[in-house]
Amino acid sequence: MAALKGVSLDVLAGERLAIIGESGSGKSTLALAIAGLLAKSALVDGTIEWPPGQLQPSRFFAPPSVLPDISPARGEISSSAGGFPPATPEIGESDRDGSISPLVGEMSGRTEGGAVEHRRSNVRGELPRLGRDIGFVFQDPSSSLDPVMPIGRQIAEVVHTHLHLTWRDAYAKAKTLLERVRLPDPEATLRCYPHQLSGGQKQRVAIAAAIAAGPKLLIADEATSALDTIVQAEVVTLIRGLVAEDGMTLLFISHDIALAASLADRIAVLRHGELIELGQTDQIINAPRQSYTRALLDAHLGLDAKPLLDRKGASA
Ligand SMILES: Nc1ncnc2c1ncn2[C@@H]1O[C@H](COP(=O)(O)OP(=O)(O)OP(=O)(O)O)[C@@H](O)[C@H]1O
Repeated sequence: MAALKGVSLDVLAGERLAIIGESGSGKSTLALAIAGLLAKSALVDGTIEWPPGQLQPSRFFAPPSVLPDISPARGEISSSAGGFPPATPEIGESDRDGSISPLVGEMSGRTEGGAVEHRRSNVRGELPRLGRDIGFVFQDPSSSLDPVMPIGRQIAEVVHTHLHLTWRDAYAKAKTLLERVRLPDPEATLRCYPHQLSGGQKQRVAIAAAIAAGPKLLIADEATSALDTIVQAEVVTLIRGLVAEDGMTLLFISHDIALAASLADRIAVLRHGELIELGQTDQIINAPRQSYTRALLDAHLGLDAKPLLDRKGASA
């Protein structure tokens, strides 16, 4: 069964786009597909068109410490009517015509050494690279941070790998990043292990690692869902600030329509793997075209009307 069916999205540079939908609607699958993080067994059919000349030079391997262990057992994502061509060039290999970048076929899986190797079939031109062009923040920072590696090393690794700085400079940048995500005592935090931090602090570390190499696109997949309400608001504020400061584009995945509305310029609504509505946040909230979107709004209003009613203030 396909988890996503014919989903097509344009995301403007610098835009904050939220993707919402009920559990199982395909939000995470879409985010993982864009990031090239679906397991090898997933069938992925589609294209990513990235602005020409905007991909950054990088090595082929993302550092292991900031990526999740994706189960290789993940099933079929989409059935491709045309089947897949046999060629499986490494990511970054250009093909003959150098046209847009179809993202077709096998994606990525964790290798024995812990690094994530990207292999996609039918690659044409260059694809955005996770860690360098795309930063990814997961719901549970504990699953993306290495429990036995100091925080500083985990962030410095991203910088060293993608920006090719010396370890000394990479650690200096890691400290600056910990300051940017407003962790108290960044110098000491560099030496901390994840278990020594709170959930909110760990998520700040994960965000620091995600933006360490200066990606153009930041994907936050339910990045605040595991946090309590106050910490959630702080992390949303942090993400909004970082995205604005660095001129990043944000894909904010959430089941919470109010949270999405507080952050996004536009909202896309997924249902059963299909994109059923996409519009400006005001339009989606005040005049949804689909009854499903209205039902999401009503369900939220039934729980707590205040955040939605405060939306305009919150999104300032
Ligand atoms: N590892 C997997 N193997 C097979 N099918 C999967 C796997 N993970 C998710 N799916 C299926 O893909 C569909 C979309 O799941 P996905 O996790 O993308 O939804 P979601 O909207 O992100 O939900 P949630 O908010 O609960 O995370 C669901 O039908 C789900 O059962």
